Amino acid sequence: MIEIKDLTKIYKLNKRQMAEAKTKDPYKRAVDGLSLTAKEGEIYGLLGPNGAGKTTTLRCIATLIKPTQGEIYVNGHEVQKESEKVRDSIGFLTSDIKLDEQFDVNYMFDFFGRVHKMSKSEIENRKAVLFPYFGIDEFASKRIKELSTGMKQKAAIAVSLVHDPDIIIFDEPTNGLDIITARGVTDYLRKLRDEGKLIIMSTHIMSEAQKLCDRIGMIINGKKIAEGTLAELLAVTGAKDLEDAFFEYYKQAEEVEA
Ligand SMILES: Nc1ncnc2c1ncn2[C@@H]1O[C@H](COP(=O)(O)OP(=O)(O)OP(=O)(O)O)[C@@H](O)[C@H]1O
Repeated sequence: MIEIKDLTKIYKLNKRQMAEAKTKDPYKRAVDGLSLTAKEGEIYGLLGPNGAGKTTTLRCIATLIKPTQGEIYVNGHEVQKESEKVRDSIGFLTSDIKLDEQFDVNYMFDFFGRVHKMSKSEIENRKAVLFPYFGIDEFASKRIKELSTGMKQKAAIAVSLVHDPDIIIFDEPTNGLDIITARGVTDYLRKLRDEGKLIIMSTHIMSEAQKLCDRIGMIINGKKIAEGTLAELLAVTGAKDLEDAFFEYYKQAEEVEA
């Protein structure tokens, strides 16, 4: 289970970042008092426009950056106080994951297995499950720099799942993927969900959230503005699809800000 309680993340901007954001304020409130709970056996989607704070939230859960305020518990472990225990139970995936270009997929997989203190046979067993599923056997001995974007993404997914984590945190699962590869990834997420795993993912693609996510948290300007199943969000707004529901909430959020 993931429990986020009143999470706030404020970045300190350098001069270049301030100039780029056209602001004189050196602080950027990327996440603003966000709370949510996600449970085993569900795909929870963080849905929001560019810059809404989705990646920042996921990176805080994954112990990669420190919250400014608030608490996050992963299977009961607080992310800052028990970060190692948290890292053991999660797989963090992002489309811009950096796998070392010099090494081949086999090597990277074995390396991350050892990082998770797995034995040689445990690593081989996981390989026997993941490589055929993602069609990795064909390019397992190729160096990362020789792979296409889709192959790299598949390799990155396999590497992040080497230790069979209970919780999968996925930043924009289908970003940059062709439709066939994207389907392979979303089908796999459903399979993991059906096995009882918890998946929390970010997306700005309405159709993806609509089809894939069991519950959706809509985020704008770092704040959660709505949450529910697709049916609940449609019922409350009277919208015909998620995109319309999103714009309904977006309009309301703009009116509150004004
Ligand atoms: N390291 C950082 N330093 C300063 N500001 C940052 C940093 N990372 C993100 N931000 C800012 O925080 C805000 C939220 O960014 P974040 O990447 O979490 O949004 P997002 O919802 O994931 O957006 P996208 O869909 O574009 O990936 C943005 O205004 C972004 O520019």
